[in-house]
Amino acid sequence: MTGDTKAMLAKAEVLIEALPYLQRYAGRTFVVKYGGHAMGDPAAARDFAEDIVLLKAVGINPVVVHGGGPQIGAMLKRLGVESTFVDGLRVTDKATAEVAEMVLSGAINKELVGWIAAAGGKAVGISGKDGGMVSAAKVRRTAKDPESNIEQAIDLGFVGEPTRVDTLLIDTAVAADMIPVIAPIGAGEDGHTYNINADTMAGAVAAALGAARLFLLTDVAGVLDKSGALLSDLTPAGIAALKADGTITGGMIPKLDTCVHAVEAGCEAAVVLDGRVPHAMLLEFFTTRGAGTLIRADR
Ligand SMILES: Nc1ncnc2c1ncn2[C@@H]1O[C@H](COP(=O)(O)OP(=O)(O)O)[C@@H](O)[C@H]1O
Ligand SMILES: CC(=O)N[C@@H](CCC(=O)OP(=O)(O)O)C(=O)O
Repeated sequence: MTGDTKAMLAKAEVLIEALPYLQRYAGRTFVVKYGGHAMGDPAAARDFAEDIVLLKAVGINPVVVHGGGPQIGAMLKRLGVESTFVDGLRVTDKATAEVAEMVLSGAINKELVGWIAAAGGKAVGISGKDGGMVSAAKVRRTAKDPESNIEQAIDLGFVGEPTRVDTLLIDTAVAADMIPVIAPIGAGEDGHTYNINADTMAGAVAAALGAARLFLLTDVAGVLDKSGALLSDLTPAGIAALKADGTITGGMIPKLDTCVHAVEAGCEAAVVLDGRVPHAMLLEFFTTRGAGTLIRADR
């Protein structure tokens, strides 16, 4: 066999390896959360858009929920507005909410729609406000006052959490063969605009759609144990244990809480994977080796 023939066969084997996954998931929905950190690199953005268009081309319905934390931060800095975080959530006053909506629903949402178009797909950019898709309620947080040791309310301003997701607009876009691209902004029943953490938004959308997969693309290989080794499979009970023994900390806590909520509310499985790896999603999904950490509900 010549080198050329071997290379061709290897390509055919990759396609054949994907066959059972294609058969199993054709017509199903994948919700993909694309974070703001990953967007800084144009090559990675192009790869991401290609992956999304490829999923659509093989009969899977991708629904993209995007972040934009670093981009909101940069715009606030340009405007001279200070930004602070509590438990990974941006404290959002009226001015910050306006900037968050402008950056998320305006700049980033349309940029992503453009990348998908450049990769040959048709995307429709919307926010949770459109079509009454995502209703939000104000997030309530408390913390112990260090002096009195009394639990006190912390006001995060217009930070919301989804209370109801109406999937009609998403279903309509998918039925028209479009790829929905969703900004994490919601409308409160009080008439205010709410800034929603993008992981939380993606989890709520995945649960409402009964998605086959929720992909959370981040900047680590997946969930790591204390020695730094990748944990390839987890359940809510396993996650609770890792939280209790301090293996999971920082930004990984809300991310995994989102996964637990999504798999317990109707999403088949959630995957935390490395968005810095080119075509990470395709490698995870279409190969038997997988990548990242797969989270399924406890049986
Ligand atoms: N056990 C763990 N495994 C992997 N990452 C962890 C773990 N515990 C904490 N982390 C931290 O969580 C981070 C991912 O969360 P975050 O920074 O909020 O991601 P993103 O900005 O992509 O939403 C990782 O970069 C890592 O620093
Ligand atoms: C309430 C809250 O914190 N909202 C986030 C929304 C964007 C986001 O979550 O973006 P990443 O996924 O890129 O971090 C924010 O204002 O930064």
